[in-house]
Amino acid sequence: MSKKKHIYVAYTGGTIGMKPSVKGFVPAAGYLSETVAKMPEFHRSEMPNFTIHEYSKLLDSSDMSPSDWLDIAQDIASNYDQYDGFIILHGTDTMAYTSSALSFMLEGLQKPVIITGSQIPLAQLRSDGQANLLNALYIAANYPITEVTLFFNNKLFRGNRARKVDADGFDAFDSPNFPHLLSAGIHIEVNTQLPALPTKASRLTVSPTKSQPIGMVNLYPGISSSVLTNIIQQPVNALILLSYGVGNAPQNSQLLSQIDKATKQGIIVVNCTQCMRGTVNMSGYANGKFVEETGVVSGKDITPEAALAKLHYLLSKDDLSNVQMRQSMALNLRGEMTD
Ligand SMILES: NC(=O)C[C@H](N)C(=O)O
Repeated sequence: MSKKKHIYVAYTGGTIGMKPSVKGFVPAAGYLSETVAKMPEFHRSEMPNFTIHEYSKLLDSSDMSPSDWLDIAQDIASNYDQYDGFIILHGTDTMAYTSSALSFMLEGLQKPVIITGSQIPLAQLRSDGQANLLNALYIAANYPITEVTLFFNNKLFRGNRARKVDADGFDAFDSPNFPHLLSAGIHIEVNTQLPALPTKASRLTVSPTKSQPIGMVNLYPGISSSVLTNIIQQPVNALILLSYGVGNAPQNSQLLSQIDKATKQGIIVVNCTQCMRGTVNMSGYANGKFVEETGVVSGKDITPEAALAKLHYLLSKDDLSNVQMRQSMALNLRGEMTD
């Protein structure tokens, strides 16, 4: 008989382990582990063994920053050899940012890392946390997909393709530009038709990602060029431009000259679409071509969350030149964009 799998569960905070307080839900030390200990379904014989490690500072995920991404990545690395898989319990608000960041930072990952959480605390009636955590544990042990993924409401998404799409519903996540990796219905079905991930190293290393000054501007009708002027005056290293449709911007010469100035200053400007689905193609319209001529990098079909995380990852690498960073930004590194 094969040995029972052992899964490491890192509890970082988020609604799944929260308690009601006078100011609304707050994370509470010890509460998640106590709740899980009282739920018999987690301890059935079909379930893997698991160890919950609760972080000393439990966070609402809206308080997460890149230093927390690094803490999580290093926690996985220091427990990597002792466990068969990893679950990260995390708040939903910035879960797609963390799953994107971990996908870049955990270089050479050969074990499953699943990030999940819930919309209703596990200890409350009608919580979605029970199904999310139970399935994540079961999947990590029995259907190990060796990349960073996000499990929510019976679907497993590629971590750097996921987005929070519903503030209130249980179906809070989707990956609009990429199919689910697995569906957990009556049967658990793994999608076997997906393109292979770019090749990776065979040993895990953590890329030490640091906080970076990055601007993000959502274009809107009537936007003034001074909005961009102000942003690129700051010490920003990169700028994510959330453009219209397939990568279009208004034909406003002042606005375009600010984008041009930014790229000439060495700021990495990435053009991402503000649409939920689809890809940037700056050759489609003259209004896209003008943007392309300023030297921006096409974000293709990357999500803004993954673009932000990828910029953090690349800008934190001391050995990359500006040209190499721009080239890497346009490459599919971890399945985050379609080639
Ligand atoms: N559902 C949740 O987990 C939301 C919570 N504010 C968080 O992101 O930590």
